[in-house]
Amino acid sequence: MSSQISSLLLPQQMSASPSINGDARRSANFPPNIWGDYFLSNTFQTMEMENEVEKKVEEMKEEVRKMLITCVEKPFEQLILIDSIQQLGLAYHFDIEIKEALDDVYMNYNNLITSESNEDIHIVSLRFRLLRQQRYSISCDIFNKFTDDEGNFKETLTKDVKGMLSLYQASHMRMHGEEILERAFAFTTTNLRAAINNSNGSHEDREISYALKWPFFKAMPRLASRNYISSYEEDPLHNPTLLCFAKLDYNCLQKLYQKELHEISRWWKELKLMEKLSFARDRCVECYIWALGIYFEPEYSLGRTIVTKVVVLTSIMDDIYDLHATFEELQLLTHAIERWDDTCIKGLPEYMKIYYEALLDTYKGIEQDISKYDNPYAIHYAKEAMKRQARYYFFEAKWYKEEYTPTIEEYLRIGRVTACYSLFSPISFLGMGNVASTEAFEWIESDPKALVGSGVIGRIMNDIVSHKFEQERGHVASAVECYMIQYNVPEKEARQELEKQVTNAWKDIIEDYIKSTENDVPNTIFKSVLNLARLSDTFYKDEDGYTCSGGETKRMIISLVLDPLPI
Ligand SMILES: CC(C)=CCC/C(C)=C/COP(=O)(O)OP(=O)(O)O
Repeated sequence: MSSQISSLLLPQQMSASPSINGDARRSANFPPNIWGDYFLSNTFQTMEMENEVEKKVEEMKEEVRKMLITCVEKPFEQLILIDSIQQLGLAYHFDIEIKEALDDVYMNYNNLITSESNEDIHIVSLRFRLLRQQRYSISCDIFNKFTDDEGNFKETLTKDVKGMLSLYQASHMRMHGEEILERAFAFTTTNLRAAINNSNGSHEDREISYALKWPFFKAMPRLASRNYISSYEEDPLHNPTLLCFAKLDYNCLQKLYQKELHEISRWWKELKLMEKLSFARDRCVECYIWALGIYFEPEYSLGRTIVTKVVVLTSIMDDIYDLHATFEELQLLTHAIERWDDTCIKGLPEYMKIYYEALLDTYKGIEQDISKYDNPYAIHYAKEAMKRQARYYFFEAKWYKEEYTPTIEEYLRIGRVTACYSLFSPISFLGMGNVASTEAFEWIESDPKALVGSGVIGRIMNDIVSHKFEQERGHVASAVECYMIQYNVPEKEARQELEKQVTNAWKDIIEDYIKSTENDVPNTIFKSVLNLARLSDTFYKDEDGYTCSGGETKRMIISLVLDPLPI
């Protein structure tokens, strides 16, 4: 890591100004933007790949394609190869080949359940996970053969640590009512923790530690790939072509992200919003990471730019509603956003004029950027989503003004929307080209279980890590306060119960993922909703990594976009 980068790793502090409800302006003294003009540097302006590297990447891609086709005769090797390709972050190059291979595996799946085969827990779990990841509807009964008469997993399995890790990863694909996977999760978590307690620091131990924190299906894809590439390198059985390809591909994408960040940073600087709205969080780079978390593939470059712009503007909007504006001013702004009309500007206070104008102008720019696609209605859905966001923010502001503490159910109906995913999902469709059909927008507008689930996860995880500070500065009751007051329980118990709701929300997402087929909702469309849930786990696991972005979040950004993998 360069010293320029490491000097950015400074601790941050945040202090709240005491506040009262009503019309007093509050203040949060948010930590400042830590990136400054960093990405405006000309070093990030271009992304030239040397011809030689380009040629090598193409050759390796062909070699891996051949490996995928030729290993059909060796079913175990084929599954392991597909898993490695996916975990190394290379699967987007081989969507068709992987789908064809897994179609065949699925066709034979029921025969395997009834057969007397003595496959080990690793291979059974791996096959199960790969099929569910690919959205096949398969039963979990195959795991029955690893349990004793009481239905508990056999103790002998604990000797096979690789198998345990594989079963653990599979258990994260569980849906409601799948008791055996519930037991698999408890059994493997306990035993894997024990295994690393007696650890010798090997790459397997590091892989287990990482998986216990971020299981593959629930992790932010690029971060998981970066971690897996390093761990794969230390595996003496690794395939050198795959490893080299993964590293080059990772580094090439980093160059693309740097260029995108350069351009977005320029847009942000020229907009000059922070000069007038200094009460708000200034988080352009972190907002870009949300966009990158939704989709990382090169074809979504425009999508990432659009998402970043809308996330940045939503972040400011959140601070206007939650912090700076008086209630009367919020009535004006909510009304103006509902009307979406330049003529509304004149009725707004000065600082809101600046915001409102930037919002409308940014949407005009986005409309132009996506005019090359086939869906003339897309921008309409995007505007409606932003109007809803404002209405729901206003709802929370009203609760705050009235000092009203809703029940947890009432709160989550609003809070899961203000968690932003009902906005960011349709926004992410805008830059996806023709796959983002009117049907896709209508699907997301129908509030599918997956969207509700990811909103609940975002809201609860965010509230658990940020409610103390937010309450100090003055904020609508969070999920934690709502739960504590409704059930008259201490904070710890409220947190535990809310964490159970997060686990259940994941099951809802997985059920929706498996039950809606690729024909109903294309993978790429569904994945953007799924990735938003994964982002909550990334940003809100131990702290509010969006607001306080100087620690873990900064390290994450460095490894995602700045630090190349050594070749
Ligand atoms: C998910 C992202 C990156 C959204 C854009 C910015 C934003 C509103 C962050 C959440 O802030 P918060 O923690 O203050 O939210 P709330 O006020 O809703 O709790």
